[in-house]
This record gives sequence, structure tokens and C-alpha cells, in this order.
Amino acid sequence: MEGILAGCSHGVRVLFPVASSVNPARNLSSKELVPGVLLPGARRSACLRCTRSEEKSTDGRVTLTYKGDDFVNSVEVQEWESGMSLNDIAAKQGIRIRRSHRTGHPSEGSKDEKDTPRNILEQIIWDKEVEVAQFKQTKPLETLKKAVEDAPPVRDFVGALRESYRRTGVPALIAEVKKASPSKGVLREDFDPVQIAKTYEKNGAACLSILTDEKYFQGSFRNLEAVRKAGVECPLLCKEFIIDSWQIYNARSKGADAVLLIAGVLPDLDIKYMTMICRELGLAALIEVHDEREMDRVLKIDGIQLIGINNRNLETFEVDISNTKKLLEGERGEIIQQRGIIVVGESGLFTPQDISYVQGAGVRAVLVGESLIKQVDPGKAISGLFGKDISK
Ligand SMILES: O=C(O)c1ccccc1NCC(=O)[C@H](O)[C@H](O)COP(=O)(O)O
Repeated sequence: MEGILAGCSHGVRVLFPVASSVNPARNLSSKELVPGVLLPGARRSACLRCTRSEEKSTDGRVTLTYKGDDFVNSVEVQEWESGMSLNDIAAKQGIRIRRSHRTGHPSEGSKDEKDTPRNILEQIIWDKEVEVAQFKQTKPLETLKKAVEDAPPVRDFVGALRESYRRTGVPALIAEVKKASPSKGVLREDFDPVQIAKTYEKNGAACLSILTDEKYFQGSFRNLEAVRKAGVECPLLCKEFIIDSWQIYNARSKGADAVLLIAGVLPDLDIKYMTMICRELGLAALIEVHDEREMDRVLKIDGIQLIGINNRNLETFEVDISNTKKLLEGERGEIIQQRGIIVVGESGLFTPQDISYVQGAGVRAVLVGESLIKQVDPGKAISGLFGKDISK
């Protein structure tokens, strides 16, 4: 791939395609390469903690290298340089979800195959790309960063989960404020997010998950802000389909304490880069996996504190809670235990037996939506789900 490529040991990289109509890199000084700022034509922003040196190769490509750099020569960066399409790089990591805006490649098939989403998750992601591009026009990152400074202080999401597990002896509950879903349609007609959040908190939820996607889940950032402003103390997960670091800043500016990063959608470099941004903002990152390959990819990334195992296949909607057990068996479970990673069991949990089954597999927190939200009193339903009162 033609362009200017830079990477650093802090996990930040820049790619300015020379072919791009805008090539700001030509006139950039290192002062302008600010962490987290995505310049026009760049795929990544650079890191000010590094010291820059510049090298021009015979084919005109300029490589910016940084002192102490071990990142530039990594396999991932070499793949970026090799001329593979971005969808191909993702596919090589086992990612089936394509990005509609990514550079095409003959292996992606005919025009029709390229233009038609293969499944609901891909459809959601393609719509999200359009949505985020529009939001970015109205609120550029620099504006958003100012809003982040005024956001309510971050609450300790991981700490709340650990504390709840220690106190109750059962997996900590992340209760999901979920009005609707693509698989089940509307789950609750009389949906008052603040009231639901309050009853979840009162009845023992350690943290809350607030869906913010409007089109497919009838959620919103208004809900997230309203819950945060209503005096709810539980840390809040912004449940969004994140494909761009802009969304992480946006989530923080609205009061989120944690964000979801889906390994089935994000290549390794994106996960590394986004978790770094989360760390800088003080947010927890819940990295979601669904199969062994995704789990293995995530376990290769340093500094991961929270892994969610989704029992729902987001491409087919099939739910199977034995997926959690399968992914925690053997060496994977041992690595997770050694590193003190908290595993969150996600989706399809309806009974105390389900909870003890995933707990037995190694889960220390659960993310539950449907089985609570459909009950007359979703808060009271918590003791039914756990087989005991977890509020004390
Ligand atoms: O819930 C869906 O239908 C869905 C479809 C496509 C992408 C994501 C989807 N859900 C996100 C989740 O995984 C759940 O909201 C969460 O784990 C709670 O699941 P549940 O307790 O089964 O409502």
C-alpha cells in the first residue's frame, strides 16, 4: 500500500495514503500528530510520547519511525504495508464482518456480493459507518474532546464488578437497559430507561449496560445521559457498535464509564488502539468474543481486564450458553485466571441454573437483558434470576 506509515510501541500508528486526495502528512510537524486525533486521510493518529525519525525509500514511501519502536516491524504493520485490502487483513484474522468503505479486493467477489451485507451484524456495521461519518461532520473530534473535559467523572466499572462478586459470591450483574433487539423485536413497550436503571440498581446490579443504537435497539445517547444525570451510581457501559475511536470520546462525553469492543468486528490493531484510548480516558473496555479464534486474538493483547463471551452468535442470532464453557476450557481458562481477567457471560441467561452453570465455567460477571426487561418489575426479577437477593 502506498503511503506514509508510522507505528510505535504505544500501539499508535499512522497511515496517510499518498493516493488520497488529501495528504496532510506532507505538511505535518510532529507537534500536529496528537494522540487520538484522526487527521483527514490518515487511518491512525500518532503518539507524542515517541520521538520521531523519518526515512524515505526509493519508491517514494516515507516511513516515520519512533524511538524504542517495536511496533513498526510487527506482522500486522507488514500486512498493512503489503498492499492487502483492509477487509483482507481483517479476514486473515478471522473477521467475517466487512466494512463497506474499505478498499476493495478481487477476493471479495462480485459487485453484488460487495454491496450486499451478508448478515444482520454486517448490516448494522455498514449503517453505523454512515451514522458515524455524519456525526463526525457535525461534531469533530476536537469539539468532542472539549466535551469530554466537562463530562461527569469516570466510575470504576471493573472495581464495581469485583466488589459485587466478592460481596455476593455470585457473578456480578451488568443489567441491560434494552428496549428492543434485532432478534426479538420490542421487548418492553412501557420503557422508561431511568426508572428501569433505578430499579436495577436498587435490586443489586453492580453495573448497567445502556444500549445507545437507535435503529436496531431503539436505544439512545439521551438514555445514557438521562440515567447518568438521574443520580444512578452504578458505572455505565455504553452498549454501542464501535468502529471508530470518535465513538469512544463521544461515549465518555455522555457519561459512559465503559465501552464495548467487538472482536468479531475490529481487527487487532483497532482493539489495541481503542483500548489505549480507553485507558487514556479512564474507561473500562469490555472486549467481546464469540469463538475460540476471537478469544485467542484477544488473549494476545496486553492489558485486557474484561472479556465478554457472547453466547449469541450475532450473525445468526443462535444462542447457546455452553459457548461460555467451551471458550473457558483448558489453557484459555488458565491464562485468564493467571492474568486476573474478569470474564463476563453475555446473553441467553434466564434461570439460577444458567447463572451457576456459567459461574462454574469461570464467569465472574453476567450481562443480562431480555430475561429481566420482559418481567413486570425488572428489578424484582433479579432475585428470581439469581435464586437469591443480591442487593445486600
Ligand atoms: O440481542 C440481539 O438480538 C442482538 C443482535 C445483533 C447484535 C447484538 C445483539 N445483542 C447484543 C447482546 O449481545 C445482548 O444485548 C446482551 O448480551 C444481552 O442479551 P440477552 O440477555 O439475551 O438479552
